[in-house]
Amino acid sequence: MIEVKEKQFTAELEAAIQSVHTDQKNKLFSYTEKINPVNLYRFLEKAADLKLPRTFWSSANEDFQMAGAGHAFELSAKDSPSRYEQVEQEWHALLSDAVIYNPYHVSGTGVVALGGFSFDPLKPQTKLWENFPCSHFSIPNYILTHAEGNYYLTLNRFICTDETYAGVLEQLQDHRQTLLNNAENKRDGYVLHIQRKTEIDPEQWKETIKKATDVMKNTAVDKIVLAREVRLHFNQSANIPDILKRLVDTQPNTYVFGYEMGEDCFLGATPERLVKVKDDEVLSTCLAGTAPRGETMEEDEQIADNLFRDPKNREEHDYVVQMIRNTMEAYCTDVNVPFEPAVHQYKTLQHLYTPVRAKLKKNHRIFSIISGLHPTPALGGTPRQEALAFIRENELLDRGWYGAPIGWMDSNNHGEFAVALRSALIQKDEASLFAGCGIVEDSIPESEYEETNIKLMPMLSVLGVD
Ligand SMILES: C=C(O[C@@H]1C=C(C(=O)O)C=C[C@H]1O)C(=O)O
Ligand SMILES: [Mg+2]
Repeated sequence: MIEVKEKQFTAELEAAIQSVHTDQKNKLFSYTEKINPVNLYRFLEKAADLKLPRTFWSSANEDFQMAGAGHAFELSAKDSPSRYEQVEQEWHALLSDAVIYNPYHVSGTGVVALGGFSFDPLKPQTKLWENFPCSHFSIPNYILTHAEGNYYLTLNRFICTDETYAGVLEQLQDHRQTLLNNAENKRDGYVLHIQRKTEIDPEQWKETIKKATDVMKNTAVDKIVLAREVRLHFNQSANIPDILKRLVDTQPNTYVFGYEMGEDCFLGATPERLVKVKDDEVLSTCLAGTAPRGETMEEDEQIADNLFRDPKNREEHDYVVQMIRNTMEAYCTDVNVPFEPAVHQYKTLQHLYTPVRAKLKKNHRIFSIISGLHPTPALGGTPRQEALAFIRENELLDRGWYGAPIGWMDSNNHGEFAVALRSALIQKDEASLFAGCGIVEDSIPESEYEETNIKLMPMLSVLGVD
């Protein structure tokens, strides 16, 4: 059996090299095989041994995970106003020449691009986010996909006209062997803890909230989302696979993502789906309005009930619902939005939640919907342009990729993007954490500050604070 597989692989590779040489054109070669179970976190450890940048995506509710190693090809738009279109054009150009062998038709196998965007390309970038451009996607060299109980390995290799069959084959075989080795890496004495925690200007953040509520009292602006940063220093460099595993293990109902660029890794466990597209089926989620969990079941239910009835939280939520409904109607038919929200529970908090279902119109794809939706009033505000202008001018923080779309798409036009919340930018033995709140006219700065504290808890707990 192994021999048959090996023969299939070498034949496909040989044909791809031939095609590159005949056409005198560089092309992406992609080969997917079903493999025995492999531990995704060990795969990521091995990727680091090979000095390959890592990517990770996990959708807890669907038993779907991808771990990526290396960049076979990168899509990155420099020009911010048309970044969605540019990335999409590069993606289609790459696919139109690609030589793909994938008999499985399983989402997240084959040619998959993982990546994301910055929150606001018009806000000047600071040193903090210098490794993360306003958009960046990677087609990883090696993708380990865990879907519906099965494991797949995809090899993606961009083959240039001056390369030989023997050279490419040797490299792919070596890497494959190392990555699938599945033995645990020794990490003697690794226990991460936080040595210093610095909140960046919480008092000024509360002042900015006051300013925002004044603006809302005197103008037609209804909601502005304001975020803040906490900087951590650890006793040693953080181990990325370890953090991702802890997030997956402790944060049910979330998307866990990781995206490494240079020495930095942006990762998180976000509850907020922006959009999912599978064939013509589209899903989105309105998420806004927050309360803590209770100590007992009764208290938990009481808090959920209060959240459901609270006018301030309902207002925060309704702006998101209205905007997502309107945007979806532009790109979809059969837009279905429940009449009122539900309360969804997460490890440390509860949110008002409204799911949205629709059918994708012909000629639209996931990127058109993302460009229409981002930023929703869950992260920007209402009206969008005025809220963004306020954030740009008054928020201390460089949000970078925090609060922006992050996700993946594959060559079958399947894909899913989440909003990058509950996240951290890990920089060796330091990290920045981010959390924000939807501010409306009645917001009280101190309560919003408390709300950011519960949003920071999941990430702090996996990084070493109880
Ligand atoms: C901005 C964040 O979350 C957003 C704000 C919420 C709120 O204010 O109630 C709830 C969910 C998200 O829409 C964050 O987690 O950083
Ligand atoms: Mg809120």
